[in-house]
Amino acid sequence: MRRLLIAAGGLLAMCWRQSPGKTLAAVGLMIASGTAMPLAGISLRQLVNAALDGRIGEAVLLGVLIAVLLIAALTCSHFAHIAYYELAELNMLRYNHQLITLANGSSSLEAHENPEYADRLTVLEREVLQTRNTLQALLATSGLAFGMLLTAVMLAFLHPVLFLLPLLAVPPILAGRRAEQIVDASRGRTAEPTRRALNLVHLTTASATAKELKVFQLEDEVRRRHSELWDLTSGDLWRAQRRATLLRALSQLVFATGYVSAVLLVAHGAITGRSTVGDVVLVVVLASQVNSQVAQVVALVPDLQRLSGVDRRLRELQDALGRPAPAPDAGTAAPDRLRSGITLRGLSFAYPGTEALVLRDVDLHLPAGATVAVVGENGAGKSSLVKMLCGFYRPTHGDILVDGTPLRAIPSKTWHARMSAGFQDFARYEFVVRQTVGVGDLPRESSESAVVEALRRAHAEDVLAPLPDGLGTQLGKSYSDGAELSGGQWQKLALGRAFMRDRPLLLVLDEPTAALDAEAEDALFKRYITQARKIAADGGITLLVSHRFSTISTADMIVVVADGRVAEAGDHGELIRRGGLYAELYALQARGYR
Ligand SMILES: Nc1ncnc2c1ncn2[C@@H]1O[C@H](COP(=O)(O)OP(=O)(O)OP(=O)(O)O)[C@@H](O)[C@H]1O
Repeated sequence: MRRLLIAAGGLLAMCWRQSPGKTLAAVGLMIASGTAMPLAGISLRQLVNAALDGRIGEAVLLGVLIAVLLIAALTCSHFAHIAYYELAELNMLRYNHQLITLANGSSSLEAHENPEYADRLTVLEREVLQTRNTLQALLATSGLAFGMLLTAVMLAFLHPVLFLLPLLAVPPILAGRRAEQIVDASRGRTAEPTRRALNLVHLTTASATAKELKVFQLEDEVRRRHSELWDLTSGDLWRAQRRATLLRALSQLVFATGYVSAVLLVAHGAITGRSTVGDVVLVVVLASQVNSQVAQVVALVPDLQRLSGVDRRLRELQDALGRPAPAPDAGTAAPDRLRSGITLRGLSFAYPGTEALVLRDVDLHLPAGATVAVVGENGAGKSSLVKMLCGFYRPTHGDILVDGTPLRAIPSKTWHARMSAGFQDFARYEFVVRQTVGVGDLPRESSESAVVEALRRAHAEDVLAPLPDGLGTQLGKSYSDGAELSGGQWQKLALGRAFMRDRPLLLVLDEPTAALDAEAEDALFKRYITQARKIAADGGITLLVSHRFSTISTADMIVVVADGRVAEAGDHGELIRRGGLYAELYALQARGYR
């Protein structure tokens, strides 16, 4: 209950910050709407008594008053709707911003790579969409609370014991809350299978995966697995809904008993001459109003409950993701240029929540100005090494030193601003081409010359040629006039993005050529080397992860990763002479290409 009140208070405060005038208008109109019906009830009592006593003029005036009150009861909530609709939209925008900040606010990749967080984000995303209804519920409840108070006071005037009638509203409210908790717990339990089921649907609708589904004839298999997951989810939700409905029905029965007793009590008073006919009419009207007020509150409880659910989940996620990243100006500044290089000292790493070390006792010095290639078999730990160098995760043991300064002392934002990267799983920003590439260096996002130069460095000028409006061409399927690119073309633009920054201390290219053909990769690598030499003037390091040994043989340093360890490091000549793992794998690939 405390949590609910805090969440409700927080929502009203949020509304007030958005617009005090609209908040006042919405609350005022809802209170007017909630109190109009009980006032109409008491006017009806007076009208009946006046009519029975022959006071016709008074009865007519009361009739007009009742009509006005009924119109107010019917229309005030509609006018309130106009005021709170805009507030609800603004609040939803704010919740969504909180969600985006939470998902991306941490410098770590943990939120994105941990399935538990992914589940919580999925539930929150869905719940945030419902927050529009929660504001309506909150305002309606405040109006109803005033109406119920007024009704209770009037009932007490008729007979003191009737003051307790609204108390019978408590069991349905408590039962409503419990019922919603039952359904909420089921939603939490089924979040993972729901996400998996939705992923399966996405598999069938995404054009990239549709090809495989057809060739491997997986449609039936996907349908079967989807049905299995859906049965699991809907079975659990259905059982929870059934328990919740039973609980609600039983609690309504308690109230119905109280209602009938109240009417009988006042009717008996009228027969014995202690009450008037108007009193009987009033108790019938008020008691039925209590009934409808209770029913409305009970119906609103799930929406209110949802509000505290969103609030709670946002807080839980905030706690789970730890404290926000330090302000960019806190901590140690990144060096302006690298003099010695980046050193990994006794570095071991296990992903959060796991025990197994995916990197073990890594001791490595990446000299300033070097082009470093990282090779190794699938699952060897290359991408994990890259994630550590990008500062996405902290080492479990050991340290990364940037010119002697521990990377952990440099705020992530500062470090990210001084590096650049192209990843195998690159983003497809559906903007105009200039922005899709330009966001690699936001301050120069709209500089055509900077974008053209970045595309040249990435050997990606050819992507522009067929595009109708060149750099101004809108990309992506989300737009009716958006140009669709091939996987390789998207990757080239991602590479252009990676080359936007002029003087990065570290340029990471994690399998940036996976979607390109061997010839394009070879040509690209030569450009990388030229580009790397320019970066090297400031001591910048270019780190390239690749599977193709032929393309990396000209790198200044080759690091061979095997089973989470650095198996060998040196230049191509040295490693071949040593006749170790590199020489073996190089010979193997060379034979394959012959
Ligand atoms: N987010 C994660 N959580 C837990 N374990 C992970 C995560 N990402 C990778 N791993 C594990 O870390 C190990 C190394 O994976 P990594 O992606 O670094 O290898 P890789 O050399 O880049 O492989 P590939 O060449 O296939 O891309 C693997 O055993 C993998 O299962």
